[in-house]
Amino acid sequence: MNSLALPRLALTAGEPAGVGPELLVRLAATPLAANFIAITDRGLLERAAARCGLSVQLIEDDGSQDRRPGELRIRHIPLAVEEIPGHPDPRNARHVLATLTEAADGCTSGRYAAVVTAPLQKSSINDAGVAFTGHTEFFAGHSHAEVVMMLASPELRIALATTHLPLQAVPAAIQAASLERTLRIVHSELSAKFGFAEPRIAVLGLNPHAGENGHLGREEIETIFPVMEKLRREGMRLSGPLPADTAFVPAQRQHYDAVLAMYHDQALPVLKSEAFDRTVNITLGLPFIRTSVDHGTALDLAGTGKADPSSLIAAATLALELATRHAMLPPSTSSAGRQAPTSPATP
Ligand SMILES: NC(=O)c1ccc[n+]([C@@H]2O[C@H](COP(=O)([O-])OP(=O)(O)OC[C@H]3O[C@@H](n4cnc5c(N)ncnc54)[C@H](O)[C@@H]3O)[C@@H](O)[C@H]2O)c1
Ligand SMILES: N[C@H](C(=O)O)[C@H](O)COP(=O)(O)O
Repeated sequence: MNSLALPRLALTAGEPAGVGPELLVRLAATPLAANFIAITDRGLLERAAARCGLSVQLIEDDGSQDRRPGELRIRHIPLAVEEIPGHPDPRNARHVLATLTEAADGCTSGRYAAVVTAPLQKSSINDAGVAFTGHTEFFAGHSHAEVVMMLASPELRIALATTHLPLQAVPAAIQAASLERTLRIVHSELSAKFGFAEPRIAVLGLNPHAGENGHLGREEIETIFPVMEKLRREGMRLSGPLPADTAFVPAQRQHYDAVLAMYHDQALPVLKSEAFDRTVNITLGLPFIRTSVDHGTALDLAGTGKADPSSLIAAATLALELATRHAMLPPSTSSAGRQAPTSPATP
């Protein structure tokens, strides 16, 4: 049987009782030219494969780059208790966190070329007594990096100025210094990862109708606009602050390459309603490549084998593209500004 030297992509299964394990097995069955290393519990994957009616040969990862057809490498991290699909058990929270730590450390040390994460149940980790808001914040903290969450379909890229916050905490979190850093990260990563030589970024307002000249809120005038003006003077191509309700109409879309939204639910529903199966979550600003699905644990589908793997396949495809391009760069060369595909790949 032939073996191939391929980029080593770490896969985390996320919430054991969610659809993640089943999606990992389905991803491993695709012909994507990557060497997948599933960081999870061996028995969990075997049971997920059985539920999907798939057979997969799990072999302990030995660090090599070879992949033989039908094989899936595994870095076994044991569950605390066997999963019951649809019913997260906080006793498995430490297992989930251990898989993320192994993935992050492995990417940093070069054991993995990238990590692709399946969805986890944030509430279950909190129920275990660990304050946790998401992968994005976990990897940022673990890497001591300032990051930005972006969700991207082939047609639309949306970055977020704030991530997993209660809505009432959002206005106070929109600060000039952090907004400026966020825009700089988005700008540089649109060049480095998406190939835009001079990215055009539309910035949304926070308030209805972008504050209506200060009559419906003053964050646009006092915080958002001054930051944009500063960065415009440096040459950044920024439009806005735009009213969020009309920023996504076709006439507007042709004027930008990405949108910076002020908070999670301001813009993600647009992407998730029009491209749920094609959208990828990517963490900008990390010292390694991390992509993910655009959906959650789908507890209502867990155990049925019916969950759609499209978003995970898109996430792995993008991670593979970015890892392959990164591997082709000379060690001292930054990837910023190099030409790359103008949109995330789709399976
Ligand atoms: N990357 C991640 O780790 C991630 C992303 C989003 C949400 N979450 C978490 O997931 C949990 C559940 O979130 P939720 O219920 O709001 O959203 P969800 O995405 O899990 O489910 C919303 C709806 O979409 C459907 N759905 C989701 N994924 C699907 C798939 N692959 N195929 C077919 N249908 C699918 C579900 O069945 C459900 O009807 C929460 O704890 C949330 O924080 C995690
Ligand atoms: N905000 C993401 C979404 O709505 O799809 C999701 O909650 C996952 O975030 P992390 O990648 O930070 O876990």
